[in-house]
Amino acid sequence: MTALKCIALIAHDQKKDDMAEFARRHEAELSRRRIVATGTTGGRIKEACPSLDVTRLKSGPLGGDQQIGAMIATGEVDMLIFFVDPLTSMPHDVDVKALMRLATVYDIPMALNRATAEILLTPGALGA
Ligand SMILES: O=C(CO)COP(=O)(O)O
Repeated sequence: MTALKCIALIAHDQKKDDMAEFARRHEAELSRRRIVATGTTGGRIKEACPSLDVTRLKSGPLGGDQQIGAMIATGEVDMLIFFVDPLTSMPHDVDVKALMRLATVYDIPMALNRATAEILLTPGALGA
């Protein structure tokens, strides 16, 4: 597999603390990639890891998931780590589904929970 260039990070509200902690622990690995994130998630990651260069897109309910989906379709994002909250209904559920669909269509590694994300970021798991 070719080296990853860009990782998209997203977390629903109930999972944002988890994402901030995840980013902190993997800061060294993440700093070697381009990081894009939905708006609020990106802000939390930046707070947790001030040295990380994070491109913040729109907030999820305002189109951020769709922006990341478009970047997957154009080959600009090659891994998706999305800590989803399965216990809360979302007004933008259709956008979330569309994003997951595109990640599947383009066959990029996609983690929807922390356990899978840990595996994807295991050093050497997906190329240098
Ligand atoms: O809602 C989201 C993903 O569906 C995340 O958006 P925020 O990071 O802006 O909260």
